[in-house]
Amino acid sequence: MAELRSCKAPGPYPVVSVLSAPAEPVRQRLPGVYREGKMPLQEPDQAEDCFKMDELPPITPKRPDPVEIRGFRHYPGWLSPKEQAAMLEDLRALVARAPLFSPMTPYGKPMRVRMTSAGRFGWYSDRRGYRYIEHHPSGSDWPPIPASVLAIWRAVSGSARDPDCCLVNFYAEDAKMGLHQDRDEADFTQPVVSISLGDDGLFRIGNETRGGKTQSLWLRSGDVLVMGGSARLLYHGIDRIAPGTSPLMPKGGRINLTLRVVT
Ligand SMILES: O=C(O)CCC(=O)C(=O)O
Ligand SMILES: [Fe+2]
Repeated sequence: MAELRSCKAPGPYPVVSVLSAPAEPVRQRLPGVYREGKMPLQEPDQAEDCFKMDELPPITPKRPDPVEIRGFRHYPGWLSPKEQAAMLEDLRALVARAPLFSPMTPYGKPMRVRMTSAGRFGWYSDRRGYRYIEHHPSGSDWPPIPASVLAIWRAVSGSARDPDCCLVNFYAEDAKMGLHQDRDEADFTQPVVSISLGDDGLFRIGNETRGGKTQSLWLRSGDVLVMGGSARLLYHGIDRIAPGTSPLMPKGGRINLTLRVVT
């Protein structure tokens, strides 16, 4: 049993110090500590069994409400720093199986963003155009979409289907992505869900055709963006990265995941 002693603190609240606490579960000590207040301390085993840690519901993190911008839904800080680090580990394993590569644009220039994919399909580009392919350029299958990533799709997409492609984009500090539409999929009623990790990226949203006024926002590590509904075919792109804005990756850079239903 922990020996508990109360001592007067400078403020109105007494402080409880736990002296020579034996290695016993915290759960058994808590009732005594919590009931201390103005009443005399009660021994934990005499305390009414007012709560048991085992019976508490699992802690589900509070997720942010979305902010709407041109029909895109932006969830700033969806992932906690711990969740971001766990997802990064999943992505390290993914990239070990399906290494990043720089696809060639149909115009014959290598893309500045390095990429790979997970799921049944991977996004690809070469002289023949933009498309989805069933194997990594090395010939191996694309790895499965990590559960941590799928969970986000299920929480925000509103879709009854699961995505069959998770495109992984890696932006080094000088990389960018020009304004484009995501239109290589068969069903535009299915949204695109994007997850950002690492350094901030300046995301620009345009219109359904090229030109016209645009609006920009910074996508930060842990943010989620849903591009769906009437906004599904809006032009969008990344103007630049702000190096050194996130401690997530020791060498910096930005990762963006886009989840899509392809067929
Ligand atoms: O990096 C981003 O935030 C956007 C990526 C994107 O638009 C795409 O991969 O199609
Ligand atoms: Fe896109």
